[in-house]
Amino acid sequence: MNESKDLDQQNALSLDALRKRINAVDSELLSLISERAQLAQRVAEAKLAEDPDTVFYRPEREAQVMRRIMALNEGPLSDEEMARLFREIMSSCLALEQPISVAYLGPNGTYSQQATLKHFGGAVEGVPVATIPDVFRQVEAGQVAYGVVPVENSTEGAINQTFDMFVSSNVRVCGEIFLPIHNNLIGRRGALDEPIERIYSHSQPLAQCRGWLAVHYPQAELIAVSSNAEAVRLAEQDKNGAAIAGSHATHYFDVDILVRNIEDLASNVTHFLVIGREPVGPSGDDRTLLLASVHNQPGALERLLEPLSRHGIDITHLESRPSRVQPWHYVFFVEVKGHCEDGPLAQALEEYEGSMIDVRVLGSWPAAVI
Ligand SMILES: C=C(O[C@@H]1C=C(C(=O)O)C=C[C@H]1O)C(=O)O
Repeated sequence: MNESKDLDQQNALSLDALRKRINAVDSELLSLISERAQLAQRVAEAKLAEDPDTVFYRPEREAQVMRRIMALNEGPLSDEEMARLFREIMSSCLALEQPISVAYLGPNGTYSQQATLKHFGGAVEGVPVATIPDVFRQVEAGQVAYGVVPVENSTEGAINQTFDMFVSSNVRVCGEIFLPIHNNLIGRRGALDEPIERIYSHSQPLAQCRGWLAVHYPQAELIAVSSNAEAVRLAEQDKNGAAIAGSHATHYFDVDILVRNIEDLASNVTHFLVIGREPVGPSGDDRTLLLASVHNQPGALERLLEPLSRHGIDITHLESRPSRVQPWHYVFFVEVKGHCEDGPLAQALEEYEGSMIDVRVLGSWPAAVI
């Protein structure tokens, strides 16, 4: 009895001592983070002195900072966790230089909002808009500095609306985000006590959960709405309704998660692109998106791809879309490894000049770090 009391006391003492050490470390961290923020402010002054129209946000530098931290990290926190912490520190430092405004498909609670926060950190000034074309328009008009748009889901494939917007837009791709997607059945507390007659979601999550829905709710009416957050809003008001959305959406409505992780494929990931107006410099590990308009002739696709393979360029994604100019005329989106200023890719791009293949660089950006 007494022995265990002694042990308790020792533990209590060591707990106290450990907390004192944590306080001391926190004080050090505080002054180091403040010093870092001051240095970032000096960088801002230096950038302004060089160019009054300077862009403060430098995605290539941020990617390098995170990659360096991951390489130096010795644990116990994982490399990804450490990079996430530095992501947040940089987000706050950048907000000191200039708050950064980013449009995404709203309302609050969408996967696009989650992707925006993952990429830009919590200090971002998020601007939710109604549609994907609105994200492009806000960026083009300079109403926001950047936009975040989904391009591909690992289960359902390309987001055609995004690809089609690139054809007529002059925005530049300047970043990418991979967001693991876990869909949940969401509704009012106790919604499962009543029959579920309607299930609301964006068409993408409805498709990603097609198999689960067929087994569990074969009779329910599936209603596609403009976003999964809008679906949650509707489910909140419908006694016999539920929504499919990410858990993040529950923060904004009076709802519960009824069933977790109902996606048909466990590794369900959505790829988003960051769009802006400025080109981004090389970071050492980059991706480039090309838009090619190819005449409907035998071997045309081969003539597009051959220079890339000859220069050893890795193709990470190939997508074709109707050109919308004439029937059976296509445009191709080719995502490749490398920066358009990198030797081999720059050489391949030069070869298209004056050829029958019209290739436009939609942007080069640092490969996603986390
Ligand atoms: C400080 C800079 O500006 C911004 C802030 C960064 C940071 O906090 O490390 C990195 C890149 C920029 O987005 C810089 O360019 O070095």
